[in-house]
Amino acid sequence: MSAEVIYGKQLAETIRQEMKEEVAQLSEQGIHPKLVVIIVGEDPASQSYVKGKQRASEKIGMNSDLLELSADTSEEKLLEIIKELNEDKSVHGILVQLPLPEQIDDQKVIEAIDPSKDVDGFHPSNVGRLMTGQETFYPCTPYGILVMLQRADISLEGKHVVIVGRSNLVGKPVGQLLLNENATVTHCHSRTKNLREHTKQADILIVAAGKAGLITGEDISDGTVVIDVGVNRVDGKLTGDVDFESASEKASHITPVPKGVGPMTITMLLHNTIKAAKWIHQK
Ligand SMILES: NC(=O)C1=CN([C@@H]2O[C@H](COP(=O)(O)OP(=O)(O)OC[C@H]3O[C@@H](n4cnc5c(N)ncnc54)[C@H](OP(=O)(O)O)[C@@H]3O)[C@@H](O)[C@H]2O)C=CC1
Ligand SMILES: Nc1nc(=O)c2c([nH]1)NC[C@@H]1CN(c3ccc(C(=O)N[C@@H](CCC(=O)O)C(=O)O)cc3)C=[N+]21
Repeated sequence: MSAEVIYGKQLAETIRQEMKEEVAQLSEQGIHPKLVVIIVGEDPASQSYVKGKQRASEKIGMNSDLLELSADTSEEKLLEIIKELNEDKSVHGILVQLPLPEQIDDQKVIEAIDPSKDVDGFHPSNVGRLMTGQETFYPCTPYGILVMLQRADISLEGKHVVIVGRSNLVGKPVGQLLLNENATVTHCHSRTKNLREHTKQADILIVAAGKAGLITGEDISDGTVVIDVGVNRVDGKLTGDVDFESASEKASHITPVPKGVGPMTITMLLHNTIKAAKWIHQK
């Protein structure tokens, strides 16, 4: 069997086209959604995603600012900048690229962002809202995965979703989001014993470990839907956590890297920023 490839990139283009129209309509009402992305330091991979976010915002006609701060920026300075952005009525979404340099406490920074501008959905109050099934900003990568599955007509109800990963950024929130969609969810992580025994049980396998080639065809059963979240640079080339070739022989559907989950993450970030702009103007 050869898997159907789900191209997030294509779907992202379609959704961004829809959003472009929405941004134009909001503009007529005097609402101009604006995202501010903050990056601290010069990690080349981070720089590349951040540029992708900038390009995507501009293409749909959304305002977007990039604040590039030096690697030695103090926590105090960053918190001060966030406070100003919280108070700035022209700013609807704030994203601080993670991880931050070691002198800065990631969690403190996340908690400093006004929850109504927290387009990443990482603030504890938004995490709590997700857990209790209330309206909130869904974290962009989990939300992108949900939309990909929905648009590929893959139902979630009663399905066994196995997730490799339990980070606050991806693993935990994707589990929660799909649990809310009535999936049965299992999380695996670095202490899981006999990983393969778990991954073979999956109807839908989501891999977010950050380990190139961790999952191969041998780890999955025939007909599994495989979502590869990993973004690893190996010999200068971008690759996922799943060995695409061997896995596609078993999977019913599979996402590639690049052109899979990554472009959907950026799309949901734009979606959340538009949502934030609409909320603020409703108040
Ligand atoms: N495409 C996209 O839009 C995005 C892609 N990413 C990519 O997704 C990947 C994961 O990101 P993130 O969640 O932030 O990473 P983290 O490093 O924070 O988390 C990795 C998770 O994988 C688990 N893990 C690591 N190694 C193994 C192993 N050998 N077996 C089983 N579990 C393992 C860890 O377990 P433990 O908790 O025990 O340490 C942890 O829960 C990265 O490659 C990242 O670049 C991230 C965000 C967005
Ligand atoms: N506060 C915060 N929010 C994040 O959402 C966040 C973060 N910090 N830190 C880092 C991770 C990683 N991440 C990616 C987003 C898009 C691609 C993406 O679009 N990738 C393209 C390729 C891009 C390239 O060529 O470099 C693709 O997969 O096709 C990848 C990775 C968001 N993250």
